[in-house]
Amino acid sequence: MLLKFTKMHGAGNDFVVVDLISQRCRLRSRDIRLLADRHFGVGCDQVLVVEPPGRPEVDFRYRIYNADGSEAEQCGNGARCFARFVRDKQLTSKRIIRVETAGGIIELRVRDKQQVEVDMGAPEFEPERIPLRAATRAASYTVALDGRELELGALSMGNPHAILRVEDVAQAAVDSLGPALERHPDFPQRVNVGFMEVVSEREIRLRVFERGAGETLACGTGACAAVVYGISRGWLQGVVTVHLPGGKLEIAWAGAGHPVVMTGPTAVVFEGSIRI
Ligand SMILES: N[C@@H](CCC[C@H](N)C(=O)O)C(=O)O
Repeated sequence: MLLKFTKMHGAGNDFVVVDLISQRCRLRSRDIRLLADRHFGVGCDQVLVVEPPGRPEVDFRYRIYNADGSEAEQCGNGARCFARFVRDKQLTSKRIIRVETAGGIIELRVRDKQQVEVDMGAPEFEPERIPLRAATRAASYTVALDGRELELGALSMGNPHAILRVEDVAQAAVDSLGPALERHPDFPQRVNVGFMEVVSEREIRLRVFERGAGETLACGTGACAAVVYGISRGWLQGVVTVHLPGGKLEIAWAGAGHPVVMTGPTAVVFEGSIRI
């Protein structure tokens, strides 16, 4: 069939967005990999799928697939693009949109055409909720890798994140440590790996090696996880500006039990159709 899609991005984290309310289609893992393929398909970090709600308290079901075909529980930059897409396509006229993801319910608040605020829900720290193989919850963990001991933070934003603090993010060993930690046996569901340079109490630089997609130009849940880790360690406070290779996000977190609120841009790149 000929599948209609919209290519979008949020701070350079790019998406193929597909409306499966107006189009009837079942996307297989190989279809996702084709859509995401930058040579043989459209090309993106994640494929986002709009589905009808599965329960009355939400407006849509929001499904997220990484470029390697795996399904993810949450995607922050994607959530903002999702909000813009469902309004542009007149699937809703609401400015506050509640969606169900595999990582829980999140609320998308459309400020204007470009900026969307997302209530990402509260982070989770218990090792079994991340999931991380650790006996007890700790402020940071030590992971053994190739004879080295790495200190990192670990938490769930609906999806799993590990965060390493580095002196200079431009020099961070993202290409080697990213894939090695993504598939480290201590993280049984694999993990997204963030490299955070603290600039000041209200500003960080961040690069993220994403599970199932490799290094991306921005990761929304990665930005939330890094700020939560930085606030928990006393390095950051209040509303934090996160500089990523593709743009910047504002992240606010009031502490344990409170939701993380992310604000950032959305952009439509082009529309098209592809035979799958
Ligand atoms: N780009 C995302 C996260 C996408 C999912 C992630 N790779 C995972 O597998 O958990 C974001 O903006 O949060």
